[in-house]
This record gives sequence, structure tokens and C-alpha cells, in this order.
Amino acid sequence: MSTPFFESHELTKDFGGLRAVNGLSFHVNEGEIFGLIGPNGSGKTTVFNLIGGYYPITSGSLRFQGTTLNSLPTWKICKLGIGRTFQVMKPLRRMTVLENVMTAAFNRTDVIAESRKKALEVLEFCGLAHRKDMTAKGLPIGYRKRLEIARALATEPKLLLLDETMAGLTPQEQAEGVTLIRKIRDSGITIIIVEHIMRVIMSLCDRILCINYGQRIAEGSPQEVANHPAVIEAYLGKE
Ligand SMILES: Nc1ncnc2c1ncn2[C@@H]1O[C@H](COP(=O)(O)OP(=O)(O)OP(=O)(O)O)[C@@H](O)[C@H]1O
Repeated sequence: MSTPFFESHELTKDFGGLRAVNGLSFHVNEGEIFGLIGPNGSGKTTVFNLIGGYYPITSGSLRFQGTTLNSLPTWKICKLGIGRTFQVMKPLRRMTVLENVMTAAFNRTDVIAESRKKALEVLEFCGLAHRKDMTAKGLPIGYRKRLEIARALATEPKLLLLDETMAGLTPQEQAEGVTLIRKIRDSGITIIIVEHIMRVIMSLCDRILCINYGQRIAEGSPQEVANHPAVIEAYLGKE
């Protein structure tokens, strides 16, 4: 059997007495857009933080292209080719949009001219080139979300983790975000997306995993997951 592109095996994370992620196993195929959904507090961001190396894993394992990620530092995980955005955006507020993306591009180069070239390419790709000289703190939310994506792309990921990149956007901005995410996938980058806006998840994802209390409750095509009784119950409660 070939090695899965990305694999979580029995992933578990405890915060003191709270088990935030509980024996979670799933895999992601290369080229997929894989959705991770679940009610508030179900463990989605914690899964991203474990993949990115921000928290130590309590037990279980994570493997990316055959390499075990457990206990690797965040910068090594980034170098391996896993990039991410953050639910709470963290731009360098006083720097320009271009400088923000350049700092991320330094993940792959020490040369200023190269990081600038990469950052300009990424800004063009994300439709942000015309805002390159604005300070990050002056950007409207729609552009700030794009900047988050641009910074993650500048690290040259093979796997991109998108954490609620649509929250707070207008329907028009969401539609543009969907187009951008498809374009990213079409450029050869595999995506795991956490998102509460179901219209976005349903239209983008090839497969979806729904979790609650850190455990799998359903996995399958968008249609299968949306119609799954356990998913409906988790979101709407029992009648
Ligand atoms: N650093 C932490 N210390 C203690 N508990 C935490 C920590 N991070 C998350 N938790 C807890 O772990 C559980 C899962 O939280 P997490 O943020 O992963 O959920 P989520 O599915 O991303 O939620 P949301 O959709 O609201 O963003 C919650 O009960 C949360 O309070």
C-alpha cells in the first residue's frame, strides 16, 4: 500500500483534565480539499495546532509524506511543507503588506531580493498586489484574510491548513475566497480547511470529517456528511 500524503493516527490531546482531541484517525490524499468541521469547541483548531507543532501531542501520531511530525518544532514542520493560517489573524501590524509576506518567504531563502520576488508573486496570485504598500493594520478584514493566506503561501507549503478564513466576510468576499482556494488547490497544494460556513465547506470539499468532543462522528462526501444523523444532532441537538 502506498504511504498516505497526510495521516493522523489515534491523535489525542489532553489539556489537564480536558480531552480536546480523542483518538482521531483520518488521512488526506494529495490534491484534495479536505474539510474538518464540528460544533464550537469540538477540537478543530487544536488539531491544527497539533499538526503545526504548536502543542505537544499527548498520544497517537501524525505523518506527512512518510515523516512522523510528533515532537518536531514548528519551523521544521513548516520547512517540511505544512503552512497554515490562524483563526485569530496575526499580521505584523506596522509592516506593509509586502513586508508581511516577505517575512514568511524567509522560510525558504535568506536573500532579500528573492523573498521580495516570492512575496510579489504570491500577492499577485492572491489579488493583493495593489495593496502591497499599505500597512497591515489599515487593511479591511477581507484583505487581511487574504494577507493571512498570502503569508502561508509564501512559505511554499505542499499542505495548507486554512482556519476559518471566511469568518466575517461578506457573501461577495466569501465567493472570491472560494475562487482563491480552488486556485490554490489547482496550483498543486493540498488543503485542509476548518470553516463554519457550510455553504463554503459544501462547495469546496472533496471529503469532510465531522468531529464532536474531539472524536469522529462522520466522514465522507459533503452530501453524506450533511445528511448524517449524528452531524445533524451535533449541530442542531436532539429533538
Ligand atoms: N490551550 C488550551 N488550554 C486549555 N484548553 C484548551 C486550549 N485550547 C483549546 N482548549 C479547549 O479544547 C477544546 C477544543 O477547543 P478548539 O479551540 O480546538 O475547538 P474548535 O472546534 O476549534 O472551536 P471553534 O469552532 O469555537 O473555534 C475546547 O474545550 C477548548 O476550551
